[in-house]
Amino acid sequence: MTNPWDDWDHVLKVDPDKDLRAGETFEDVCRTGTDAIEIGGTLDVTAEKMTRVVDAAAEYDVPLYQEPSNPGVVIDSPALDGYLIPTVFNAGGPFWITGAHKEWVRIDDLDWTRTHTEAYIVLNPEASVAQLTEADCDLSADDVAAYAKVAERMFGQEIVYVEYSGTFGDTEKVAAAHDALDDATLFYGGGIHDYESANEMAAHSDVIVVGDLLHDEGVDAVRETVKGAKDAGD
Ligand SMILES: CC(C)=CCC/C(C)=C/CC/C(C)=C/CC/C(C)=C/COP(=O)(O)OP(=O)(O)O
Ligand SMILES: O=P(O)(O)OC[C@@H](O)CO
Ligand SMILES: [Mg+2]
Repeated sequence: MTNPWDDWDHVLKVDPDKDLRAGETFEDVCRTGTDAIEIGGTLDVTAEKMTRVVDAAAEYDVPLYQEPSNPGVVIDSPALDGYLIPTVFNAGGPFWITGAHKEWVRIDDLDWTRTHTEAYIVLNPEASVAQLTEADCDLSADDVAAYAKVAERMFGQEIVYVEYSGTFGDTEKVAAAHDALDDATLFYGGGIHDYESANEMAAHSDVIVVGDLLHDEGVDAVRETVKGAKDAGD
């Protein structure tokens, strides 16, 4: 089976709770050359803020995916190509593994054809996502590889996401996850800030995700990371 992300090298994650740089527009954001835009953040996201970003990006060609951090922020929009629903494999308790999901499916009539999951392995203990989910970030490269294998082989996950949100990760751990996977696509996110960091992590993963750089430095800096990802090849 083919999935859209099989052809991606670069994803831009837009946090609806953060502003763009002064003078930059969503048209600029959509023209960075990124393969897809993921809309989501851990803190202070609302359905209203989500809608604002989706509506602003809707008229451009880039595929748009919502990545909700809880069931209350999911929006129903024809502009969305799909929903990427996180599940945190190393969360401190079951709520962020299956609990939130159980609450979501009982309240909504879901469009399963557009609903996909991402198996997160959260590794930066300082990140809001780690704190919210009480993730066990004290993992060796072998632990990370084992989680990746469990996600792919035992839980049928098509995307495994090594998440270092806010900091550049340990390439040995990212490479260990990559080596452990046969078919699933490895997303890496965290601390990518220029051509070099993008190029380096792209060599150890299938898709790199760039987040805060858009809000902190702007679209030109993002464009450099697209080049870094594309130059790494696959
Ligand atoms: C079942 C549904 C619909 C939702 C639950 C989905 C789950 C399990 C969410 C838990 C993990 C999570 C909060 C994912 C959101 C995506 C993410 C990691 C965004 C990056 O967040 P940070 O960069 O840590 O946060 P801020 O930038 O807001 O500080
Ligand atoms: O904001 P950064 O550090 O680029 O992280 C990207 C993404 O993995 C966050 O979920
Ligand atoms: Mg963030």
